Amino acid sequence: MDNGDFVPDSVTNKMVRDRLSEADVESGFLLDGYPRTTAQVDYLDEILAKGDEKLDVVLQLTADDEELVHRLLGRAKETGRSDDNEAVIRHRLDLYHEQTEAVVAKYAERGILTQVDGIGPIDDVTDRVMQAIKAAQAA
Ligand SMILES: Nc1ncnc2c1ncn2[C@@H]1O[C@H](COP(=O)(O)OP(=O)(O)O)[C@@H](O)[C@H]1O
Repeated sequence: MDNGDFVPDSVTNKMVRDRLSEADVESGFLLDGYPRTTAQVDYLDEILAKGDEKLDVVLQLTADDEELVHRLLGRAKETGRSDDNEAVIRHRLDLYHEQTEAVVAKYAERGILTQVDGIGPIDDVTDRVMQAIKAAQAA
């Protein structure tokens, strides 16, 4: 994790499977940062199919790479997270382009992807996210 690589799917998948089996999930759930690989998409599909459930919406928060590097270097100053140094941040962005863009494409093909502009003040981005969720619920 410290060098920015993904944790093995076996680890992440088990964490998500266990969490999704808890009782509070019956009223709904939000996954942040999962799935990030197409293998994880397939695994999540299986979990959801077993529970006769489906995803209502997939939100993609968009921001260009240089903005993200800038933000994460800022976060490093505040939290001292060991994976928030420039080399590791750029590696995480490379992995995003190599592996997670394909995840986004899959959900776009299924017609459940909504893109949300992630540039701007936190309150504005939050409003956009809430609107996107409401629009998905109304659909
Ligand atoms: N879905 C996933 N699959 C594999 N590894 C993951 C996944 N989500 C998070 N990780 C691991 O945890 C690290 C931190 O992830 P996360 O906290 O979501 O980053 P950020 O806060 O920058 O969005 C990732 O760099 C990766 O090593």
